[in-house]
Amino acid sequence: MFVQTVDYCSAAAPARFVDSLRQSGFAVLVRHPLPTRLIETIYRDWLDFFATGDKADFRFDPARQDGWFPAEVSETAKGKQQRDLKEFYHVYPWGRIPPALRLDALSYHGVANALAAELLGWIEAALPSEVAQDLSEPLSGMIKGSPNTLLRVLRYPPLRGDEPAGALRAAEHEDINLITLLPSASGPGLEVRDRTGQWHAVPYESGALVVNVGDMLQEATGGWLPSTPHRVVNPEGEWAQSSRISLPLFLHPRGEVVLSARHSAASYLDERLRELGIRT
Ligand SMILES: O=C(O)CCC(=O)C(=O)O
Ligand SMILES: [Fe+2]
Repeated sequence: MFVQTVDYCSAAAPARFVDSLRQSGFAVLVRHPLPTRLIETIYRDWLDFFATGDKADFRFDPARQDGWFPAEVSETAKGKQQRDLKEFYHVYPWGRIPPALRLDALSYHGVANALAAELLGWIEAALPSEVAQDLSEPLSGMIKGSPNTLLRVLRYPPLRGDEPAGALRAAEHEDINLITLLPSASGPGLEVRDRTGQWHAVPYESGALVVNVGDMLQEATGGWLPSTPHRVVNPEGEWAQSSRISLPLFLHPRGEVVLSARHSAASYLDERLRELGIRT
């Protein structure tokens, strides 16, 4: 298996987790401490919000980037022409959140941040000394108190068959941030590309947690950990009839954190947002 499934509770978990990240940029954690019931509630409530909520009142703010991004303005992945087949909502603790959804979203943001800090500690402990010594500060410290960490609630609508040729739920891309925590979505479709260009489905297991390396961690480790291209493919059969909800938490360093000789977190993010057409 290209992406390993790791039992969070096992003694070997930290080593196996980092091994999988090093090999594929991804790992799947089972028996992790994130509350599955809370995640299920969030999926159900936000599905409802996307279907019937007053989402137009929460249209995204182009400068602050919080709020609802309709499908018509959805991301175009770096180097791609087609828009992704998705709508999404950017939750920041300081940003606008629909009041009925606020408590659960912030509660999840809190527990997932704490787990992310622990996982960054596992990664840091496994770094070879020549990589560790170049870090400007401990990895878990880079995200502490960061206003940039983003909880994204994504809805991929059912497929109607009239989608533009070549359009995917999410086109191939890399995440820009340090690491991403992605609880199992409400349906399959996530795929990861290996170095030979072959695509591998990420094992789909409900209740599991997918973790992946982003460009900022690749940058901070001088490439010791790879940020791996991934995508969400359009399903066939029954899965095509229903929406797919997912809830990635993108762990971002504070803007002033130095990642490498060429980039701070802020300068790296700015470059990417321009490439994505989100910032002009
Ligand atoms: O929905 C998913 O499973 C993955 C989403 C993703 O890769 C992203 O939003 O960066
Ligand atoms: Fe992603």
